[in-house]
Amino acid sequence: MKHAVTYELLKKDSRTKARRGRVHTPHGTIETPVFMPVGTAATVKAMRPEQVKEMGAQIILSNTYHLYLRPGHEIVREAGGLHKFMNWDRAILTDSGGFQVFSLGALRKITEEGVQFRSHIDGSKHMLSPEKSMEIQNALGSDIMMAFDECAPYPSDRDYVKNSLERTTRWLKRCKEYHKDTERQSLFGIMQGGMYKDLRYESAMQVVDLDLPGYAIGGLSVGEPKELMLDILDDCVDYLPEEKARYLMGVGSPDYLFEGVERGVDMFDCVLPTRIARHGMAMTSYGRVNIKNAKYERDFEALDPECDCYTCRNYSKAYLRHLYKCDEMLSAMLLSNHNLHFLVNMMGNIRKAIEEDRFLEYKNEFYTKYGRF
Ligand SMILES: CNc1nc2cc3c(=O)[nH]c(N)nc3c(CCc3ccccc3)c2[nH]1
Ligand SMILES: [Zn+2]
Repeated sequence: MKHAVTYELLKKDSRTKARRGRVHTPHGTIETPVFMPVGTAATVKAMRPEQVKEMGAQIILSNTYHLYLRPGHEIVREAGGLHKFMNWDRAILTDSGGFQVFSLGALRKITEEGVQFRSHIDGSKHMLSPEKSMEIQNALGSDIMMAFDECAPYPSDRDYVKNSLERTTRWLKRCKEYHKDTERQSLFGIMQGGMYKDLRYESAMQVVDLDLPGYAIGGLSVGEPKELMLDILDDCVDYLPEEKARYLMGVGSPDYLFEGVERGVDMFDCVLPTRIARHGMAMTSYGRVNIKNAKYERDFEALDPECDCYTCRNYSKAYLRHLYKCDEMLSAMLLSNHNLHFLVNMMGNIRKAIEEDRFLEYKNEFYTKYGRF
């Protein structure tokens, strides 16, 4: 049968595992490596969809957990699905809710059936299961649906991680069983295994055995030291088949993106660009700028001299600092616009560098200018 989502490998870097590819979806083609903006409550915060599209974003992420609790997946279904509801006609990936229940919901109990939790909004009791997660994602109509999994906390002991990954595999089989319309939406499996390379291998073999259109590396970016994450990634990316898309969940800031690309990852997500914008922080070619710093009071230069985004073309640091100090809404709008543009633009430069076989040179050039992370 034809899968809704397919991966096309275009070029492999000659010196690293970096690769240039495409993810074909019913809502357009995604050039990879790609950074995917997060739009948790069916909006990329403080951004209109036209702006997100205009900067070149090809896919955005949303959340089963949040949309199930509010407004409810049946309302989104009646609206004609998430694309229609939020006026976004490119690709959408939705997470399965597992991670969000652990990170947001007041967790009550994990059983073979699924997860019982209380809503972080009104404390009401709910149950998420593989079947429920698939039902919700079918209603949302996302192009890529993530499997219902357990992201083991860090640190977790080996026995817990082993039992957890085995239950996650059983849940994945139930997701695959439940999901019928494979030509409209594709299910991605998620490799777990904590910080144990042999368990990562076990999880990967179990997940890949189900022959899905794409796979994610889960269970990382959960508070572990950077060196540990990179050490795990050195090996576990290769446990996934070369001919399928590889998505590293929850990663990341610029340095993590370079490290992930270098190890063969195609897709990334991160809430940072819009989250730090709301706290007055900007990512620029010369490192992070904390706009509330007094040194910008009379700085009438653009935020980033090398950026051509709407914010950098029209406003100064002094003005952006003023907006932030006055707690004006335009502050989050302008900084979010720049931060998203910065990461989307950086990934475009990474794709070009891989095409021209100078990925390592670009990485070193970026690090030198950006400075300490
Ligand atoms: C920040 N670090 C981070 N580590 C993660 C691990 C997992 C994981 O092991 N399993 C699942 N299902 N999701 C994870 C996520 C959420 C990613 C996301 C956010 C928003 C929208 C769509 C997708 C993670 N995020
Ligand atoms: Zn800019």
